[in-house]
Amino acid sequence: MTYTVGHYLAERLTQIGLKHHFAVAGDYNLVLLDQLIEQGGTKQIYDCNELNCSFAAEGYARANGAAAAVITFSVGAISAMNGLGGAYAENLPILVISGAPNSNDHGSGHVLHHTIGTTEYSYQMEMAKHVTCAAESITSAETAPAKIDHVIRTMLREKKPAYLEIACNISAAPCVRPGPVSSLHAHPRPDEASLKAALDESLGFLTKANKVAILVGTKLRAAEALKETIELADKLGCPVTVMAAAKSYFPETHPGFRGVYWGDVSSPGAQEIIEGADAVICLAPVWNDYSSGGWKSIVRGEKVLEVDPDRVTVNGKTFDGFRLKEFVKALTEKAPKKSAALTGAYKPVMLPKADPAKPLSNDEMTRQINELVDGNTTLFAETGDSWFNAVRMHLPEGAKVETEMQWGHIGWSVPSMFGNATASPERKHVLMVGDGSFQLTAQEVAQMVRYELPVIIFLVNNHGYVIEIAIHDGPYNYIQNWDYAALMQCFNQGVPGEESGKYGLGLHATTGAELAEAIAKAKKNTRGPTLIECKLDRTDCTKTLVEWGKAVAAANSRKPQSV
Ligand SMILES: Cc1ncc(Cn2nnc(CCOP(=O)(O)OP(=O)(O)O)c2C)c(N)n1
Repeated sequence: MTYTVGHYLAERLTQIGLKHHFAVAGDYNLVLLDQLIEQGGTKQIYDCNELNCSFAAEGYARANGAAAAVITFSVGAISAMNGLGGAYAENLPILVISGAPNSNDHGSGHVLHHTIGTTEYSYQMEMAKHVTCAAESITSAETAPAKIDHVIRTMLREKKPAYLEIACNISAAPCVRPGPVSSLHAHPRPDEASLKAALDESLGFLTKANKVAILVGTKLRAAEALKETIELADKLGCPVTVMAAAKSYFPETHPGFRGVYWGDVSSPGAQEIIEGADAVICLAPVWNDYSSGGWKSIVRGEKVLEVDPDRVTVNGKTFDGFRLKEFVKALTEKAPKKSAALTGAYKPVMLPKADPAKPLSNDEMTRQINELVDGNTTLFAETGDSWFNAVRMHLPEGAKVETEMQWGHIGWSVPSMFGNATASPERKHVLMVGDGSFQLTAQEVAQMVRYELPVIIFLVNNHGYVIEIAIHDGPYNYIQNWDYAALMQCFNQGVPGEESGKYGLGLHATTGAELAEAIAKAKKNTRGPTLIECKLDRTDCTKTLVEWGKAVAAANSRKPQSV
C-alpha cells in the first residue's frame, strides 16, 4: 500500500491520542476520508451536519485533550467555523480539516461548485485564520508533513483550534512517513530568572496578607494545572472558590472549597470571602460581561495576584516567560500557611424534596438531577437557566461539569456531549438543555441512537427562551412547541439490515414522581440515549438567572459615550 498524505495525517492524529475523528462527507473530502479509514488508528464517526461535527470535536477535546473534524469545502467548512470559534473561545485544541479544490484549479479561472462562484478560493482560509491559532493549505505532497505538523504542534501548545485544507487530488498522493510524536509536544523551557522574580514578588505579597483566598478561573483546565491547584490550596490552607465557567475544576468535597464566585449571584458566602480578602490568588480568570455580571464584579487590582496561562501580575508588576503550571508548582513549594480566612464548614444549598404529586418545578428537577450526578458523571449544561441549575448543584468528587459560557452558542451541548461521550464511554453523561437551544441541533440525538450512547438528556421545556426573557423580553423569545420525547420514535428507525440504532427512549415528566420514574427507566436504558422532556412553567426559573439577566441587560443598554 502506498503511504499517502492522508495516511500521514491519520498517523499523526493517532499519535496525539485520537481514537476517533468526526466527519461529514462531501466530494472534496471523500478520497481523504478513504485514506483516514485505510490508515486506521482513529475510527471515523459521522454527524448530521458540519456545525454538529465541529461541536462534536469540541466535546471530544474536552474529554480527550484534542480532536479532529473532517468536512467538505465551503458549504461544510463555513458551518464548521462556528465550532472553530467556539473552540477558540473555550480554549480547546480541535483540528478542522477541509477537503479543497483540485490543486490544478488554482489560478485556472475555473468556477467551482460549493464555492461562492468566484475563481479565487482562498476566502475560506482567510476566514479560518481569524478563529484559529494556525491555518495551512496543502496543495502538494512535498509540503504536507511540515504543514500538518505545524498546525498540530501549535494547537496543542496554544490550546486553541487549528485549520487545515487539503486539495482533493493530494490526499492520496505518495508521502514520507512521520517521525516521533514527541516533536509535536515540545514546550519552550521556562525563563528561570523571570520565574524566580515572579515567585519572590508573590511570596512577599502573600506573607503580608491575613485573609487569603483562591479563585479558580475559566482557563485553568486548559493550563493543565488542576492537580497543582489542589496542592497549592492544601499548602496555603485558605478558602477556594471557583468562577461559574470553572465549575468542577476544583473538588467540592475539598475542606477548603467555598462555592462559586459570581458577584451578586455567588453561592452563599462566596462573595464575602473573595471581596473581603486582602489577597486573592486568581488562577486563569476570564472576566467577560457574563462572568462579571455586566462588568459589576471583576476581581483585579492591588489585592490580587493574577496568574494567567503565561503571565503573573502582582504588586503592580508583571512577569512572563514560564507557564502557569510551573509557577503554581514553584509557589506551592514556598507558600506560607494562610488558613485565617478558612472559617466554618462549606454549607451547600440543598434543595428540599417536593411533593411528588405536585407539578414538576425547576427546583425539584434540579434536585433529582443533582442526585443522579455521581463521581463518574459528566454533566453538560447548555446556555440558559441550565447554567444556573448546574452552578447551584453540589458535586461529588470526580463529577465534571461542561459549559460554554464564553462562546454561548445555543444547541452546542447536544453535539458536544455526543463527542464527549464518544471520547469517554467509561463515564456517564447527563445533559440539561432548554427547548430553545435543543431546536438548533436536535438531529444529533439520532447519532447518539445510531452509536448507541446511553446518555440521559433532560430537555427543559419551559416554552421559550427564558434566559432571553430575563435579559430583554419580546415576541422573538417564544417558539413553536415540539413533542420532544416523540423524536425518539422518529430517530429509532435503525440502519437497514442492522440490529443497532433502535434503542432511543423518549419520556415525559410533568410531576416529581414522573421524573423519578423516568430517571429509573433511563438508568436501565444501556443501549441508547434517553430523552426526558421536563415540562416546567415558563416563569419557574432560578432567581439568580433573573438577577443576572437584569445586570447583563443594564450592561447592554449603556448609553454611547458622549464625545
Ligand atoms: C447560536 C445562538 N443564537 C442565539 C443566541 C441567543 N440566545 N441565548 N439563549 C437563547 C435562548 C435559550 O433558550 P432555552 O434553550 O430554551 O433555555 P432557557 O433560557 O433555560 O429557557 C437565545 C435565543 C445564542 N446564544 N446562540
